[in-house]
Amino acid sequence: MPKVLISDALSDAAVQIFRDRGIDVDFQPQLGKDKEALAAIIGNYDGLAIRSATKATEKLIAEATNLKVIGRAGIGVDNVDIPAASKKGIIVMNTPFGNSITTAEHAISLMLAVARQIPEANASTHAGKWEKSRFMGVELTGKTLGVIGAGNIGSIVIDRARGLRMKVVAYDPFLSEERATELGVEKLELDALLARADFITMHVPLTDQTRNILSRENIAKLKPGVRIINCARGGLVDEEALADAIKSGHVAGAAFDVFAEEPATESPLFNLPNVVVTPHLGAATTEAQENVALQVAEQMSDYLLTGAVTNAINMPSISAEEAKVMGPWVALAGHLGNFVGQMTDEPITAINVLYDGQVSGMNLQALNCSVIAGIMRKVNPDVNMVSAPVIAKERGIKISTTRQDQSGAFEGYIKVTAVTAQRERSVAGTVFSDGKPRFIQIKGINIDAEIGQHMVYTTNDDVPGIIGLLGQTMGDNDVNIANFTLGRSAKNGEAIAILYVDDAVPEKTLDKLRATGKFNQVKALEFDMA
Ligand SMILES: NC(=O)c1ccc[n+]([C@@H]2O[C@H](COP(=O)([O-])OP(=O)(O)OC[C@H]3O[C@@H](n4cnc5c(N)ncnc54)[C@H](O)[C@@H]3O)[C@@H](O)[C@H]2O)c1
Ligand SMILES: O=C(O)[C@H](O)COP(=O)(O)O
Repeated sequence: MPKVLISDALSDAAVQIFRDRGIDVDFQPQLGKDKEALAAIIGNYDGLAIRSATKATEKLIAEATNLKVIGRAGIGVDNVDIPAASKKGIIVMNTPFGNSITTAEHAISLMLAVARQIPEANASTHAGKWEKSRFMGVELTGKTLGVIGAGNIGSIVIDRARGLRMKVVAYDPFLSEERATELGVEKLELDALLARADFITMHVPLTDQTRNILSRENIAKLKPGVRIINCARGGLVDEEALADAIKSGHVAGAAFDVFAEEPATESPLFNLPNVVVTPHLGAATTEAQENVALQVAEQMSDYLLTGAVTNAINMPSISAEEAKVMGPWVALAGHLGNFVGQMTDEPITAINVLYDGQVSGMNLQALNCSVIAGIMRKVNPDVNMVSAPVIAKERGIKISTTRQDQSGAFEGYIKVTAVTAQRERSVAGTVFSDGKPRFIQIKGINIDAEIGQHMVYTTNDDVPGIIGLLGQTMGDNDVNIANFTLGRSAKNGEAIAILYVDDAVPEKTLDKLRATGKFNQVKALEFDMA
């Protein structure tokens, strides 16, 4: 039974879902803040469910010897070392929509709060002062809101702001003109937005491109009297420079939910007039927490129990339905990759995969991952569909995919070609209606070979006596043959044989075949049939 650890404050809904799905779940929300204690037990778990307090660093991931999936109940995954997880074959998934409305509403609340100085007026009124003339606000109607990042949350903010009769402009290099028109926003370059906006709200992830996007230099370009809202991530805005701009009166106010350092116990923005701050509450509503907890628990359970992949950051999605239909083809893709991987001793520079017939309509990205994992298994036995593409990329291996629908004798097949500086090596296979994978062509020679855990592959010149020699040698050395397949390019041309045997064949037995001088190549092959 798979084991999942919840190391952050997730709604009880998640615990219930895991239990209902038959997963052993430990709810230890205090561990998100205790990295040593977490590292000490992470090795026991197949899944880790988190929010933003748990830091899934390279160090923690190194201890996670059984971990298969990290599920982020929320959107931002900047607390997870994705390259380290991918390299280790761990899927990282998030819940990209579960808290977007709630977060957009928080951004709008902060905008209203900073426009009307509500927190300060509230504190003053509670203190028994009646400072009616102290708190003079600004109206939102007719003002220009600049939205930086018009994705899921940004789009909801745009919709709500238009409802408040604001003019909305957006900066997002990935926003198409069509989408901008649909949203009712004017698309601007960053500098133009900085110069025009009366309010600016941030809705981008923290990346190398967005870090410090409101730098000291960009803050100097802001329209005087602007108010800044950051409900996305700390690190997007230079807090020190913004504090200076507020003190100088250039910026009229700011409302921040997120900080460069969290938990934030100090910040240059703290205790400044007209700065509203909340402790990363963007996603903190019962509705959003229930949504993300349910979603992450369902997604993680699906993956651990059925192999279905949803909302993964480092792997193409595979629905539960697809996982069922594609299962045998994913296995075949892995065997084909494994075959060329085992046959190739020199560095592979490119992998070409041809999908023909029925299989060409499937999720080829996922099948490619399986081919690459099969090939890489020779280099790294722990590789899987998540880590293999990362390793292939590091090695500069180019992957190309061809899709066609010309399959004749078979309903569909996959052909994998590994290219090296010296040669190209290819193998094709199909899945029969019984769900069993078969090799159907090696080096362009047609065959029909059932695939098993232990196999022997030989090539020779097409002359009489080879079958007897193979059978005799295996028999004399106590090797039981389950299946024996032959093929040849032409009469007296090149011939190949594939033996599917009950146990791994010792090298000394293969040496006896080599010693006959009748074979050009003799190789034992191993396939993972799990
Ligand atoms: N405060 C909170 O509690 C809270 C809650 C949820 C999400 N968030 C944060 O909000 C962020 C946005 O969430 P989302 O669901 O809208 O994400 P999203 O991926 O749907 O949208 C992000 C948008 O940013 C744009 N973008 C990327 N790079 C950019 C760049 N260099 N310049 C301008 N735009 C760029 C993208 O094109 C995309 O449209 C998340 O990454 C997360 O960090 C915070
Ligand atoms: O990225 C997110 O989803 C938000 O930052 C929410 O974070 P939290 O789950 O820690 O509240």
